[in-house]
Amino acid sequence: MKTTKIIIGNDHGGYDLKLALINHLQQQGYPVEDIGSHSGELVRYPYYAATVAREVVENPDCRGILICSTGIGMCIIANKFKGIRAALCNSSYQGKMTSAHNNSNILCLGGRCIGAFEAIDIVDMWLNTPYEGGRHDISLGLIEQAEAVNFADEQWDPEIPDTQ
Ligand SMILES: O=C(CO)[C@H](O)[C@H](O)[C@H](O)COP(=O)(O)O
Repeated sequence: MKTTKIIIGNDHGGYDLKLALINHLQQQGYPVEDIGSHSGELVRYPYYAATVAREVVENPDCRGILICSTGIGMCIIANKFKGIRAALCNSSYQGKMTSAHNNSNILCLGGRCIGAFEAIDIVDMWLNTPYEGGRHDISLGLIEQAEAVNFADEQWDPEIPDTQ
């Protein structure tokens, strides 16, 4: 059994792909928590995105997967949660790079955009690629700074330094 728990959520556009991914993840030995939705009936994706995001924030050892029709709405909501780095991926290269460079803790997929085989490749790359750290810590630190800003009353408008 793997130690990283995967929390997975979807809307109606992601239901079929979710079933294929749960099957794959369980075969690989991952503990999976399926927070719904549990059918292909129309539901509102922000609820599912928020539930997965909250759980990942509270349990940093877990990783989340969110699937809607395009993956876009899920990604928009998940990234509103402090500490979430959600990545919408359409290729296994993106899956690999978002682990290596962004240390993303939620993967978003489009159930009407990619097939199950492609999605499985993306998920495998995402889960099996370690975060590289090093220079990427600088960028993640800047993301944390941006998260600390209350955009309702102030602007986060840093100057790009000459040397990165
Ligand atoms: O892809 C999505 C959001 O980015 C969601 O799956 C929406 O449900 C999508 O907009 C599809 O909506 P519909 O009601 O199934 O037409």
